[in-house]
Amino acid sequence: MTRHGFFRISAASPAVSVANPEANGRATMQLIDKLDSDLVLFPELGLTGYTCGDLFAADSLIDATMVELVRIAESSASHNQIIVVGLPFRIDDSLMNVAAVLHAGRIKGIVPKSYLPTYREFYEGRHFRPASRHDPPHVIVDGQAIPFGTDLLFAFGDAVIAVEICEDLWTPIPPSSRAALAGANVLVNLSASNDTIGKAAWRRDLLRSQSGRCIAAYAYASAGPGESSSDLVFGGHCLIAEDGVLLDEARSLLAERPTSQTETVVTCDVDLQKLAHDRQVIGSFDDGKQSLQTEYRRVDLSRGPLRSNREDLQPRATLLRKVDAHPFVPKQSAELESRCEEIFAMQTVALTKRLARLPETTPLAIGISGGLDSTLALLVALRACDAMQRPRRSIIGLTMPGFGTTEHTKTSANDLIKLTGITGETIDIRDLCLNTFLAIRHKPLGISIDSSTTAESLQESLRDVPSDRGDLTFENVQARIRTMLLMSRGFVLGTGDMSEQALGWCTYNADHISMYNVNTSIPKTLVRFLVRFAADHYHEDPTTELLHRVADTPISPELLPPAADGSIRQETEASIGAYELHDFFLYQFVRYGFRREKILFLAKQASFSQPFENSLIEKTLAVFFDRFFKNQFKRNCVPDGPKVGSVSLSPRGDWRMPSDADSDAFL
Ligand SMILES: Nc1ncnc2c1ncn2[C@@H]1O[C@H](COP(=O)(O)OP(=O)(O)OC[C@H]2O[C@@H]([n+]3cccc(C(=O)O)c3)[C@H](O)[C@@H]2O)[C@@H](O)[C@H]1O
Ligand SMILES: Nc1ncnc2c1ncn2[C@@H]1O[C@H](COP(=O)(O)OP(=O)(O)OP(=O)(O)O)[C@@H](O)[C@H]1O
Ligand SMILES: NC(=O)CC[C@H](N)C(=O)O
Repeated sequence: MTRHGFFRISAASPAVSVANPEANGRATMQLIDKLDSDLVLFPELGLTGYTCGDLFAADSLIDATMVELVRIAESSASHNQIIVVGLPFRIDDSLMNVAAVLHAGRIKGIVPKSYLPTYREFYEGRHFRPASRHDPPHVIVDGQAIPFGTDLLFAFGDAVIAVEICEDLWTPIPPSSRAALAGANVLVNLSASNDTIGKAAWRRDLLRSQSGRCIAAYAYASAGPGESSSDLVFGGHCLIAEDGVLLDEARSLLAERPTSQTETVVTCDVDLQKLAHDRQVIGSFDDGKQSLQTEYRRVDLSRGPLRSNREDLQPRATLLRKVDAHPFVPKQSAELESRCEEIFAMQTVALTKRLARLPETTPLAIGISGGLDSTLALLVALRACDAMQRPRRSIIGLTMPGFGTTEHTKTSANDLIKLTGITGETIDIRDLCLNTFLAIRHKPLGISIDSSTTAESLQESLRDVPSDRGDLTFENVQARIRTMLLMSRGFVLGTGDMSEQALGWCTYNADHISMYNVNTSIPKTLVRFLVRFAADHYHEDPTTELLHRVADTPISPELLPPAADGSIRQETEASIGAYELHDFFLYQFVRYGFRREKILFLAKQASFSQPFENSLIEKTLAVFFDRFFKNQFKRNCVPDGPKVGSVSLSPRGDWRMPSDADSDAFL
């Protein structure tokens, strides 16, 4: 157990010698010595081999197995790993297929298999008897009373471990389901699952779904190719899943040159704090506890209290799990295209539903800036019009150059209108803004104006304003005039993305408001990705080139005057920090409720598109928390829009937070 709730698990399948406990015990201990995990899991009946057949009835096999069990238990005194091994175990007049949990030099408990496969290639009912409610609560091994039963949970710090054996997972209600309801968050399975065509995929599906259903980590170690090949082949499939996601897997069968001596090990750090968060949030998980009919017994493995948020606990030097730097962006995979198509489809269908409620003649108005967000909204609007067989010309694209607009984005905006065939209209907002400044007696960026000032003369004076001078009124008047013009044109399609909502990087009652916002749950990193994806997959040049140009433009509200050379001076990421970091923080905080220290730790493990100094990461996280808390008042009244990913900030749905909350405790 390390700080931040990481619990390291190894699922291992050593080279096995059929019916030779001494050799198997040795191979098991050699593997344990090489590992530095909190828990090491071995296959079903691993101390004898699964394929011993009628030899399971031989006294010498069972005697030799017990010698090895005690030997491995004793060796566990020299390290702090929890070891789980599989063996045949005699109880009174019968033999059972069991798992023994070993820790700190002791056998801590023994769990029998509940469901014995006795069909097709399996004959377990011939050798073993299944767990029964008549089983004794303790058994004597080497003179010690050891807890015995399927009602055992092993507690180690934040980890609560439950054990099941192979076929148990294949049944309609696996024992691990009940154990999870009783509090187990680390489920382990000792298995001997032979390989047939396609069976590995089935195991993966079972693990993913059981770990997701139980909101738990699930580790699985299956017997390897050293098992008897009289009738079957065993591929040593080892897997670790967590909450519906396969973290890693290995198979001897797929090793470069697989032989009967090939061993497999897979090691991952599972995140127990993440699981605890989801169990707390997903109330229906707890509801299931009422159906529990068994009282579970807890065996405490830790020496004293051990909580993963204790500050003196150190993280391990390297984390054995991938920390995704871009949690919102679909990964390069065979499913990439269908994922992106799905996102566009969700946005589009949502918009068609809303449009279908309006008279067909209602114009759809979008402010086209030549920036990323309005471009994505336009792409969605085009799809919606095409799907509803409405003319593209029913979309009105308004370009509204102001005091900060650059030639670069103006050209992009005009090109977008031309190439997509929508109705374009340009309104220079500078005169309207100037009139507003005069009416409210505002000196834009400190410049004195009067009735003789023109838009051009003000623009000229703005060139000499020092670049560090700010003026929120100057910015917000422009943004609000644009929205006022759009609102007078029909149904206004919102463009603001989820990252801007998280940070409050929008003007209240301006770009913050619309009739419907298709980007409401799309964070900035995903907006950029989708525009690039659309460029490459749905369009041809010159539109492809144009969309890439938009995606490569620095992100900016363009509300402050451009630099002397006409380039964008007000770069959003230079003032509030990289969206790549903010989106990472947004995901870790809203999706998992992680502490500041853990978010920083994770950020340091992630491979961002550029190396960020630790001090910059810390500074940006402080900006994130400060802005996230201060700007809930903006989120509390956002327009309707669809949730498309696992995180949404809709105040009506996913994120109900008071506008007056204090961020101190989070910093
Ligand atoms: N807790 C609270 N509850 C209710 N009202 C609260 C409040 N805190 C402030 N306020 C009020 O709200 C006002 C602040 O909100 P607001 O008027 O929006 O103004 P504000 O958030 O101060 O400024 C807008 C920011 O968004 C940026 N922006 C604007 C437009 C587009 C983009 C873009 O790139 O997408 C970025 C712009 O550069 C500027 O930094 C305060 O003056 C105060 O009156
Ligand atoms: N010059 C402009 N002409 C028309 N609409 C504009 C203009 N500038 C801003 N807007 C509208 O205001 C919205 C908010 O501006 P903002 O800068 O956040 O978005 P963007 O330019 O589309 O993308 P990005 O934030 O990535 O630069 C735009 O999406 C657009 O609808
Ligand atoms: N050992 C077992 O319990 C094997 C049964 C399991 N259903 C399998 O097919 O792999």
